Amino acid sequence: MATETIERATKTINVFIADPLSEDGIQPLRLETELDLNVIIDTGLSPEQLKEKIADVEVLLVRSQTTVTREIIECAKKLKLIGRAGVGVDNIDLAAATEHGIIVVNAPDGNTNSAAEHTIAMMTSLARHIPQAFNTLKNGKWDRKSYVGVELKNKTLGVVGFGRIGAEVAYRAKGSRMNVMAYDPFLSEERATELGVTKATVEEICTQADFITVHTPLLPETRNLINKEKFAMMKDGVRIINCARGGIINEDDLYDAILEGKVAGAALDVFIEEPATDHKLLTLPQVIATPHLGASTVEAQESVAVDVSNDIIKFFKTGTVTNPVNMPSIPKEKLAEVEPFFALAEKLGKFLIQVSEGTVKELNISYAGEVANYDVRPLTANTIKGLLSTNHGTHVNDVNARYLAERVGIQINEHKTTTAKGFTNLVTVEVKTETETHVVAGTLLNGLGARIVKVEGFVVDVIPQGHLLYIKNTDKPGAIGRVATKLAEKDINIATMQVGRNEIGGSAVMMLVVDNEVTEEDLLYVSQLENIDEVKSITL
Ligand SMILES: NC(=O)c1ccc[n+]([C@@H]2O[C@H](COP(=O)([O-])OP(=O)(O)OC[C@H]3O[C@@H](n4cnc5c(N)ncnc54)[C@H](O)[C@@H]3O)[C@@H](O)[C@H]2O)c1
Ligand SMILES: O=C(O)CC[C@@H](O)C(=O)O
Repeated sequence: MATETIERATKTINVFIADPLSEDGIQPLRLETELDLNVIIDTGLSPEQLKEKIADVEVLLVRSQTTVTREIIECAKKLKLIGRAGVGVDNIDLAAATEHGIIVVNAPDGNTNSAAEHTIAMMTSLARHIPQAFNTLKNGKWDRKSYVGVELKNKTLGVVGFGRIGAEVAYRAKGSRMNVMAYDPFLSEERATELGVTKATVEEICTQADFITVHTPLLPETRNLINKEKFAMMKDGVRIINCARGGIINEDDLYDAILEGKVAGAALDVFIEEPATDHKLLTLPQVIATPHLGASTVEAQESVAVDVSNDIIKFFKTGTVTNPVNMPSIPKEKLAEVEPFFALAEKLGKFLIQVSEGTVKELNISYAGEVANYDVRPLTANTIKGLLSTNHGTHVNDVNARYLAERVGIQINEHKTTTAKGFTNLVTVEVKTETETHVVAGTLLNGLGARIVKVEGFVVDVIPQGHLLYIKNTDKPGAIGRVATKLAEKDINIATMQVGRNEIGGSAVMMLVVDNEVTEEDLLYVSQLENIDEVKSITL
């Protein structure tokens, strides 16, 4: 990790900004002095132009206009990070990014307030026909009869999706003296009571609400969440607001529901296809709309660009980020607890892949002692990194490690136990291939660093570094001496040697740290010795 960070910090990092971002917001990038950041702003490109221009960039920064497809990701050979200055990442192919080990970060907090204010503005405009009335007046007509509205006071607002924006909308709606019902799979009764909203199902919201606003992400489960069946349940004259994502409300079904008179009006900031300049919903007088302006305020744009810029800098300086989308988000203090184990975990994985024959089927990691109290997901990722390093080299990283392992059918199991049998911490890793099982365990010794302390049940004490020889033998006099002599004949110097056995005359292991790499020919030479059962060369 340290060398990688230094390498990252010394070479030029091309940051390509493909959508308009606040200039004040990207100041952290401009003012950064430790990293050599080359900021390139080129917006409004076609996918073909973008593919060409990002071939050499390390960072791609977008808002919602640019769709970052698999094809684009595959053209950007040096890409390490995609930054989304905003919340929704539905314009980024996350699976492709993860597969290529590219971290995706977003800025989830910076535009919450603006999006909530926009939703309230849309709801109020809808209730009082403000855009339609303004349009008529602009056209020279003083029409007061056509635009009689409804009050918000005492009406019921149904909020579907009660995350950051949904909750802020509810808070403001209560200020307008509305009754608020909310549905979110993660909304508890306690939080609903605390915020003064009624926890409800989507169906309850549909049957009881006068206004319905959606604030979920666009996911397979939320696509068409509000559809024909849901409209049929609604009160006549219901009003619908969507400032989240096009597609959460089925656009055809909404169109029909408006024509049928079920829905009195709809306020839309987002559409399935954007830009949506020629949309059938826009032909209806009951529909008011804005061109995806929920986050378009000076404050939100500055805030999201600052957040994402800071994460880019953090990533290239420390290898960690604050708002990851496709890797576990772990607070700094929690990460600090497990960081000392990173190298050990990776070495254990690396050790095992070099002693195992056949296709790996299962990886079982046991965290014992104090380490069991920590968030061990990054340790598992590091173990997998080590395990896959022989096949994937540097392509495997924290972002794609688990994905790559699962893709090749490796089943990963983590187990935690507080008892570590004589150690403060013990990480035991077992690998099962089609034909074999191998186990290695390691610990961090206070002030002394990482040690391998068990190999296949034999107790050893080895610094996991450099060139090792792992020898299985039968515990008979002379075995150790013969190995040492043969290695000397091949000019291989033994730095340290550990032997382990379970019983006199039974099977035993030797773990040798040697000064130079051992060739296949040397291995064969040693393996032919009397009482030597297996010899493996390992480089950690
Ligand atoms: N119009 C804009 O410019 C604009 C600006 C910001 C955000 N957004 C969009 O607004 C939406 C909400 O953003 P946020 O910051 O509040 O996100 P969030 O992650 O804080 O909240 C989303 C909530 O939706 C809930 N959810 C997920 N599946 C659900 C389901 N099936 N039914 C009900 N709830 C479900 C989640 O549990 C979560 O609480 C996102 O789609 C985001 O992209 C739009
Ligand atoms: O980039 C924008 O202006 C829209 C952002 C918004 O849709 C979001 O999901 O954060």
